Amino acid sequence: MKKISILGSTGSIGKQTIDIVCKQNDIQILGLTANTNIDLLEKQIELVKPQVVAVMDEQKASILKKKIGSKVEVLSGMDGLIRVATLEKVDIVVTAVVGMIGIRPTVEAIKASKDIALANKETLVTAGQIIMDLIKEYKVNIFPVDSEHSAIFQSLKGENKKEVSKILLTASGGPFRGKNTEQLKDITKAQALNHPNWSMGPKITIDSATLMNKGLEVIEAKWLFDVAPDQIQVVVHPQSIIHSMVEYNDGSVIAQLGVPDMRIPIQYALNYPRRVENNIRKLDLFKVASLTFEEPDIKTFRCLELAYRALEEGGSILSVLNAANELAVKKFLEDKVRFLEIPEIIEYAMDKHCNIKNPSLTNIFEAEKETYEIIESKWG
Ligand SMILES: NC(=O)C1=CN([C@@H]2O[C@H](COP(=O)(O)OP(=O)(O)OC[C@H]3O[C@@H](n4cnc5c(N)ncnc54)[C@H](OP(=O)(O)O)[C@@H]3O)[C@@H](O)[C@H]2O)C=CC1
Ligand SMILES: CC(=O)[C@@H](O)[C@H](O)COP(=O)(O)O
Ligand SMILES: [Mn+2]
Repeated sequence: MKKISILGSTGSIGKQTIDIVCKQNDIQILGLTANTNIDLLEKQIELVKPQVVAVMDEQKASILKKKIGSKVEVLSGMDGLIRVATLEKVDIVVTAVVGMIGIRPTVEAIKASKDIALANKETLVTAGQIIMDLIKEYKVNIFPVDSEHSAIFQSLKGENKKEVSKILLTASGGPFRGKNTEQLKDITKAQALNHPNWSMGPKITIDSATLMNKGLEVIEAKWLFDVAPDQIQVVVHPQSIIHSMVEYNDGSVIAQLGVPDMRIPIQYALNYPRRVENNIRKLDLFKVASLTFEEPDIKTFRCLELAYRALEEGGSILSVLNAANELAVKKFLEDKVRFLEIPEIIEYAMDKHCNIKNPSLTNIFEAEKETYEIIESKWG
């Protein structure tokens, strides 16, 4: 019986992970975490009967504790998250929290010799070198959950990495594909939250609309697969059927295809190297009208260009890129800034940053704090 913890069980990835696990009888969930959504967490506790749960918000944690404290151990705050990430009997930690809040529990999980099923891309974007060094040092596995990275991981299986010529990272193009800057001026939150192919949490959905999601994924791919930035090519593929591809030096291209359903990569990450039968709709190629490909428009969708710039520079500027994006997206979701201000805010913070080449965790959190202060002083 494989044992797992899910950090961020009440989110889009967290819920789908529980859905997958409940259909298998050989995986047990020992720990769950949420930020504030204790109503859903309570239902999940009834369903999966974990040993320990953690709620980031202290007040919500104490409400939950009073309600159901006898059924399960209820912890709070970052210490609680770390405890769930390091439970002695856990084999795999699913990192499904959103944002840089995932860094510390991921680091501690690796140090406690847990394998990581990684959805939380912001951790790898900001602390990629530290995480990948720890993965090697503690001899644990990192299984990508992000659909593109799962596709690349599968397309690399059994191959010689030295023979890879490039990674073709597919992008849907988001809800505004084909639009120009003028047309993006008055974009509403509702329009930006309307992803054409995937149902996801709000932050990543906005990232898909700005193409920052693809920028973060280029950086995630660099760390996971140890490839140079110029070996990662973004290909807009509006149907989201090909989840990414690897081109080899003989010109062969290996891809992974499937319906856009995150439960497939989640299940693969949890069961690797096994493939497990499920009741997820299968890809019917006769119903796919066409598979098309375009170049990304990085002049209109500037976030992707900014992500390539941060990757080229490397170091703490990656944390600035990510932290500025997290704050800009939060402000957009609160109707405090406009859609086109998102890249403007990120570029402003990046231009003001004094880069540190090999940042420690302290440097990373300082860069995050400094970024927030710089942005608040202009957009607060
Ligand atoms: N959704 C998807 O299909 C995909 C997501 N990813 C990545 O996976 C991660 C999760 O995304 P998604 O599931 O969409 O996000 P959601 O917003 O749906 O869920 C986020 C989860 O994290 C918790 N959380 C939020 N803020 C905090 C905090 N400050 N401290 C502790 N916990 C917190 C939330 O708790 P609560 O519910 O209480 O707020 C929730 O459980 C992201 O990094 C995203 O980029 C990658 C590929 C696909
Ligand atoms: C499901 C998933 O992995 C998302 O990251 C998805 O890729 C978002 O789609 P975009 O290609 O529009 O960013
Ligand atoms: Mn993705």
